[in-house]
Amino acid sequence: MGIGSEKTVTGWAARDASGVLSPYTYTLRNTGPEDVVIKVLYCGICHTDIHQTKNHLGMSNYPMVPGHEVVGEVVEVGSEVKRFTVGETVGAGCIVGSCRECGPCKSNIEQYCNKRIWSYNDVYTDGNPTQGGFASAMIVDHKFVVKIPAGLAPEQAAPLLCAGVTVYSPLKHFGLAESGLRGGILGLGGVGHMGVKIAKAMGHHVTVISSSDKKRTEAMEHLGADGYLVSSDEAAMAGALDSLDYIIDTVPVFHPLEPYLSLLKVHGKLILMGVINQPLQFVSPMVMLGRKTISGSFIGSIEETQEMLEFCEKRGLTSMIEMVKMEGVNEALERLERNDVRYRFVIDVAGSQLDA
Ligand SMILES: NC(=O)C1=CN([C@@H]2O[C@H](COP(=O)(O)OP(=O)(O)OC[C@H]3O[C@@H](n4cnc5c(N)ncnc54)[C@H](OP(=O)(O)O)[C@@H]3O)[C@@H](O)[C@H]2O)C=CC1
Ligand SMILES: O=C/C=C/c1ccc(O)c(O)c1
Ligand SMILES: [Zn+2]
Ligand SMILES: [Zn+2]
Repeated sequence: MGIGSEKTVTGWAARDASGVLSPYTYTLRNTGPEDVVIKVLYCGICHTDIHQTKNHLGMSNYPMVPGHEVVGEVVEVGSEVKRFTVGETVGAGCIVGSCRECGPCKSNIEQYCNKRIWSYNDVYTDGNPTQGGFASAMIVDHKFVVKIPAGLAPEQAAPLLCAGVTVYSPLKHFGLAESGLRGGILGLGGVGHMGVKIAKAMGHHVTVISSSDKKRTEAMEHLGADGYLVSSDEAAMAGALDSLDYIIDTVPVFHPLEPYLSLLKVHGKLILMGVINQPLQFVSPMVMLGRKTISGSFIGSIEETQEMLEFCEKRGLTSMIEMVKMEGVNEALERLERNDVRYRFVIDVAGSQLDA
């Protein structure tokens, strides 16, 4: 892939809502003055990749190359790009564009821009479909590229670009970053395990709330959780009423909210992360009689992503990953959907035979 030439890349794309990926060759736009051309090294597999490739939200366009936890090497920069240099290790997440003029954009929370452009399954300003990081290369506007700190292994950094910032951002935004708080992490998966790590690093007492007992030992001994609740264990849940300042809810499917609202203290916050395309429900006294808050949160800003990466480097936080080659990506997606990963699959893209 020469400098300035048309860039033909190979990714693995879903062709339909079966979500099965296969090799797909396409071209990237010519390098614009503000573009960074990234040779992809690693890409995390987020549960959102399943939602999108399987059209769970009814907005999927095919062929779709997923992947928004991207770490790679800069191979070319546009004429206006000063912050990045060839050879540098960089990252890209869920968003690759925004309007730069609206309130959220001017407030540096561009992820909430109504004209945001998604890394994949969207249309770029040049009219072409955006494709993600399950591919040999990406081209991204430098404003949506972050530096990977030298102290973070690239493969470890990949899940931080979505899972990491997705928990870091709401903890900071909702005033939940100070030490001594009692937090709950509902669903111990890719986002959830980074929630435990980051909340512990902020000095919180952290309780994992899980759908089974299977992850108890790892949660307590490897991730450093202080407590572990199985959501179906009514006695244990009853023993934890009114005990948590917040819960980060990462469950990716429809689920009741009231058992978790009951765990919150007065003024507690339930922060919804899961991408669920069915209405959730609760009776209003469940929030009134404790002045509790139910909120959502969406990834984090580029500024927060860079801040989070440096937070993780400084505190030696890593993600717990299982590395796979692209040839095994469909099996990995199936295992992820079966809740059979500890805790994030990361594709060794540069080490894969993409044309398999
Ligand atoms: N809002 C945002 O910005 C973001 C949203 N997301 C969304 O958050 C959700 C989680 O993403 P991710 O962490 O990658 O997903 P994972 O699949 O890695 O983790 C989800 C966890 O939820 C629990 N879970 C899974 N299925 C069920 C079920 N049927 N009932 C109850 N609990 C279940 C499991 O934890 P356990 O075994 O402990 O029960 C599982 O590990 C997804 O919907 C994803 O799309 C992801 C990133 C950003
Ligand atoms: O995993 C990152 C993206 C999450 C997401 C949140 C909300 C939404 O509507 C999506 O399509 C994706
Ligand atoms: Zn994600
Ligand atoms: Zn905007």
